[in-house]
Amino acid sequence: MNTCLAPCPVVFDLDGTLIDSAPDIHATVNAVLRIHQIAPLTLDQVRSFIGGGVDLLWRRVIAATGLPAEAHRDLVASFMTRYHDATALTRLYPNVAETLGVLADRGHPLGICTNKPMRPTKALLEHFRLASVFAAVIGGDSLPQRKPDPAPLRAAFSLLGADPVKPLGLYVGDSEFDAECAKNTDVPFLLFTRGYRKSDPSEMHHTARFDDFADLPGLIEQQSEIARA
Ligand SMILES: O=C(O)COP(=O)(O)O
Ligand SMILES: [Mg+2]
Repeated sequence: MNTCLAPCPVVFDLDGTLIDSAPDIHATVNAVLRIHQIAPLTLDQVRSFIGGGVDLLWRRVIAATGLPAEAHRDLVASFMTRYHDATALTRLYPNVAETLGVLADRGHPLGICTNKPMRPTKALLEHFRLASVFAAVIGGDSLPQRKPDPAPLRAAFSLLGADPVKPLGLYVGDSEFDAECAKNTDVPFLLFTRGYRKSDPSEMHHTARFDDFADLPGLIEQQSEIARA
């Protein structure tokens, strides 16, 4: 059983949770496809490929376009040269900045656990002036494992000072990868329903769900009270 006595660590997913980054990922994928004279994919298609990190994104792009599987490595390399500063089309979801401020003021140690590689993750956090808010940032290339493996989330909680074997805290995310990861890590999962999930929320593992970041501080208080009871 997880307990949160002091303000508990809260770790966030990034793409589809704090930020709507699909338009930049979509534009960057299509820039690479253009070089190979492949017709662009739609925003909806690319959005549905996000969540498992860059390798999986490109396996899905290859499957959708008929590009040869052997090209995967070169396509990923070409994508990465453009991905690290793809910030122009990305937006914070409404009330994210305010809510992070409230949680930080209440003393919650805050972290990020994303399958996005570290370089674009850091670029986006700098871009939105959020880098100093997070005491722990784990990206998709920080460890050999990626979500839904519990190792990256455990590492984030550990950097925030929680017990790495039995993490004390909450995970906030949008996708099936996050839900599974929270389950595998044995931490309560708060599902943001306006991100890039593919299943109906009722079919996804979660402790509680929300569709507006303005509601998150109250939800976190509630979860802390339940854990204390
Ligand atoms: O980049 C991805 O595919 C997923 O990133 P996320 O873990 O922040 O949702
Ligand atoms: Mg996500």
